[in-house]
Amino acid sequence: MPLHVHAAPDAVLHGLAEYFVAQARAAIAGRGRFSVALSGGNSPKKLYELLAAAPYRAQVAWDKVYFFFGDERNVPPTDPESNYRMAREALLDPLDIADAQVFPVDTSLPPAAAAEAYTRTIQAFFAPEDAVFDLVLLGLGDNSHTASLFPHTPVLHDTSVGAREVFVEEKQAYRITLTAPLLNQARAVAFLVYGADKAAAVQQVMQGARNVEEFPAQLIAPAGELHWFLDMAAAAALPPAAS
Ligand SMILES: O=C(O)[C@H](O)[C@@H](O)[C@H](O)[C@H](O)COP(=O)(O)O
Repeated sequence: MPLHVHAAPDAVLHGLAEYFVAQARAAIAGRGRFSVALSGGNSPKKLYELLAAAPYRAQVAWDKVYFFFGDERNVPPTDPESNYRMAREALLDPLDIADAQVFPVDTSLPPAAAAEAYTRTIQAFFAPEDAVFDLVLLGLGDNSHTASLFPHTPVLHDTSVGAREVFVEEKQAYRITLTAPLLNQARAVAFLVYGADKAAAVQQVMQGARNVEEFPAQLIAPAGELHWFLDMAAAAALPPAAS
């Protein structure tokens, strides 16, 4: 499990931007397209802005990149909480990505219907092959959730390959999330985690006793590569050898 640990948040972002570009170029050269599931929250915003700017902007055939969402809040696409809105503002609009290349969750539907529709959208895109994302970007909450796989929620045990609705007690709100089996079909998964407030979660997920109820990100074990892009603050609880 390659572990990329950098000294400062901006070095982490450039490391992941370079990895994203390399993955995209290889997928497009090999299969004619690159499918990526974007993570939400705050951490990836600067990564998206970086990818949409020089030098990375010119290094990818963006018209062959297809954007999905690892999870989405149950809000309209114009809502400040929307992961789609954040990605559109930081990445998709600056790169002038065509709507046909972007697959948002239809949050105009009730959560369960939105999840079912998203599963169908994903299956249709990859058909007749299995749904295998070239890259899944993930963040990590300080409670060890990733995507919207939150501690002590039924979706942690969902063996289906698709999207599911989940009611998040601590947020008192529904979210739609890709299931762990779907995320784990990916050719590559990259976590982007920085900040001291995540150090305990990083250590628990990477080295703690297995307990997916408490530390859902432990569910992430992709068929392909798994990379952690951490700054020193987020890696602080790891033994020196691991970083
Ligand atoms: O929709 C979301 O919020 C994300 O998918 C979520 O899993 C996020 O990655 C973590 O909560 C970390 O969020 P921050 O990067 O904001 O700390």
